[in-house]
Amino acid sequence: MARVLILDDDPNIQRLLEELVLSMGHAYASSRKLADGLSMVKQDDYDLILLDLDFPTGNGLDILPELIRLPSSPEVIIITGIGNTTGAEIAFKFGAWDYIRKPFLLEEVSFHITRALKYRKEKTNLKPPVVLKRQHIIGESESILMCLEDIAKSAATDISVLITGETGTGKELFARAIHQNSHRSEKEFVIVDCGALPETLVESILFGHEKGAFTGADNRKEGIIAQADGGTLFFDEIGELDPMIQKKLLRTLQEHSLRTVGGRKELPVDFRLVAATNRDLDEMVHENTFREDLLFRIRGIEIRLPPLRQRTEDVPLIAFKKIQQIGARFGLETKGVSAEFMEILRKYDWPGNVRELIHVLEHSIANAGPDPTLVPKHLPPHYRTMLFERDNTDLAECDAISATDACFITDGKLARWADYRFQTEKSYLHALLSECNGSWENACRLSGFGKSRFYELLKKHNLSLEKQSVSPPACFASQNY
Ligand SMILES: Nc1ncnc2c1ncn2[C@@H]1O[C@H](COP(=O)(O)OP(=O)(O)OP(=O)(O)O)[C@@H](O)[C@H]1O
Repeated sequence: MARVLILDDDPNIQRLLEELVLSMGHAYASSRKLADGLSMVKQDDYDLILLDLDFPTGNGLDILPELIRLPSSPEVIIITGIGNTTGAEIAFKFGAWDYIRKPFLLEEVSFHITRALKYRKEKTNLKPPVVLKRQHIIGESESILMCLEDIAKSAATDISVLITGETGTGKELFARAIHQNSHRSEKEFVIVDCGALPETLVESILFGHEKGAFTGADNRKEGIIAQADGGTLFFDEIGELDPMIQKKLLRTLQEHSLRTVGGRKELPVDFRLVAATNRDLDEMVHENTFREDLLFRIRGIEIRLPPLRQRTEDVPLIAFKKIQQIGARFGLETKGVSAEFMEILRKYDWPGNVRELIHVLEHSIANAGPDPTLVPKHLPPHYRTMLFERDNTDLAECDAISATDACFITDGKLARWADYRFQTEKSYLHALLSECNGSWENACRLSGFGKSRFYELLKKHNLSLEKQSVSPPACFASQNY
């Protein structure tokens, strides 16, 4: 018998679902309030949660990440009358089992309940989960926690993993974490930097060669791939790989064997491939510079590492830890950090991501000399200049917005309240979109909106998350919407 929690504010639907769950031989608890539901799951374990989205006090999607991450990791089925593609996309991204639209057939709901509970049973019969070794990965943001979950999933299998993300986001660090958490951890983690392979020797370096295979091949030599036998092979910057080598690598992945340069036999080899890139491999496939069949092979699981500017809550965590480590390396006392210094770190965009942050901290600590606390003047000068310039631009934009604040008066007449409110909301969203760098996480953090509320507002004003510039809000008393 499973324990099912029903969260729906409609008493009729709630009763219907309660009867269905009972008739299926399971126990239920239910609530019509989102907040009560949240405290119930904190007190008791549930196997399955049937979650409505549209509550008078908020949207079920807002609590979905918290539900999925509960220690009992319940399955969640969304049952909603306000179903739309964006909502479904968000729900699936956070790991909901399914998304059912009202009105629904009871058979449909019962089918999904059976499937979700069957899956859960199989899942709980598996070996107890081991604690993930984070391997120096710092960060507690939602997006990093999701990447760590992907690491745990990947590590439990032998499937190929593709890690994508901008430079310095930690692709190599995450690749190592997959290796360290896998059954291959006792064997080698071998790195191939595809961007640094000399063109003429690449095949021999990767696959090895036989004695006399080419001029200068005085002895047989094992290749890098064979060195990873039993372990993990990390292909960094796989997008740089020559097309001829792509073909040979694909064959090795398919056949679990390789042929050395000048060799006659296929030699068995057993490794797990983790590849990384900051290039758009789909685009490269489109341009015929990367093989589609190889991309299909290497993208068994894809882990997309978010840029640091989309998870600014991680900046202080990384900074404090790195300041400690750098201090220890320089043989110095750990330096304190002033609020102003940290504020600048949080505000900066970090195009070079964590690597750049570490460099800036190293520079600042060296600059600080014996000073016990890091303050803005210890930063490399061009960072301060850049922020100074950006702040000035922000101020100019604020001026442009406040200059139009008087827009509730047009042609000497007071605007309608509804029009004024609509336009103010729209202006705010424009400013928010220009600040959030295309990230809904940033937008929600800056504004305090929940995710679903944010998307609802974008839809209402026909806006999209793509980066836009702030256009000064027009006066609105005479406009039609
Ligand atoms: N989440 C993190 N916590 C702590 N350190 C991190 C984190 N992410 C990255 N780093 C550190 O940042 C530096 C760059 O990381 P890494 O080399 O893994 O990035 P990358 O994405 O592989 O970069 P590139 O694409 O340029 O090769 C390393 O010193 C790494 O230890």
